[in-house]
Amino acid sequence: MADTETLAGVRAELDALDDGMHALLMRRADAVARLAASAAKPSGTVLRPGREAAILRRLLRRHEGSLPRAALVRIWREIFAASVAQQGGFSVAVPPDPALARLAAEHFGTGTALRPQPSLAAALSAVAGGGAAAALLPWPRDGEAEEEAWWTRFDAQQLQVIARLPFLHPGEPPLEAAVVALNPADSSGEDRVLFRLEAPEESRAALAARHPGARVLIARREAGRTRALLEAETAPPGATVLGRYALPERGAA
Ligand SMILES: O=C(O)C(=O)C[C@]1(C(=O)O)C=C[C@@H](O)C=C1
Repeated sequence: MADTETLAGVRAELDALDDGMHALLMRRADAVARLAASAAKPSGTVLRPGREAAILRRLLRRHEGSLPRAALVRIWREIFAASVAQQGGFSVAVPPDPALARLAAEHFGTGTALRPQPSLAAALSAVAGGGAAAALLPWPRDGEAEEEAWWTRFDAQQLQVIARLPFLHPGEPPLEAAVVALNPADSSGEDRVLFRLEAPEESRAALAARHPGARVLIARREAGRTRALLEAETAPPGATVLGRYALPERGAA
């Protein structure tokens, strides 16, 4: 605060800024209501994770000043949650892991209904059966237990991975999650495909060499074959595509 400023003066400025932001939020909600009422929006789920990622990337690119980037994303996540609720609502199935439930609340907003499930399989069934619009599952990782390896049993005919969370994190996040839904995600302009391969036994290095540009997330060698999960810009012919989602931002906080 400059010496010439008074506390009352700065607070008056904050009040005026709050009024301005509130007016813009109300106008934004009116625009969402018009979008919801028009026939222009494609049918299916109201959630458009690609569009949300594109908006966040645009704002992050122009962002400057003292508001942390993580705070900017959190504020807009709540705006998107309110916007989705305005268009009919949304619920998320979460497995019995408090850290995943926290990630779900951070991403989908504190007002979004979380539906706790007894297991990963139950969370997937909740989406398949229409009990929840989406499910949050632990992002596949090396060394996971067999019952955690949902991606090996994933029904790619019916379900889609539509997001990789968190969207923004400085460096490698301690916990990542996949969001699964019935409808595929829309394009964000910079997306990745998650695909599963079953091949005759092959080392991780050989797999990586055969798929240049892809990230080998997991390569399990079991009884004469390799079951692998990869992430890349496109999937090779013959791969089982589990989904497509916005490439998360791993920049500065
Ligand atoms: O663009 C849309 O389709 C919207 O519904 C609007 C909006 C938004 O608030 O910007 C809300 C929810 C979607 O997930 C994406 C974007």
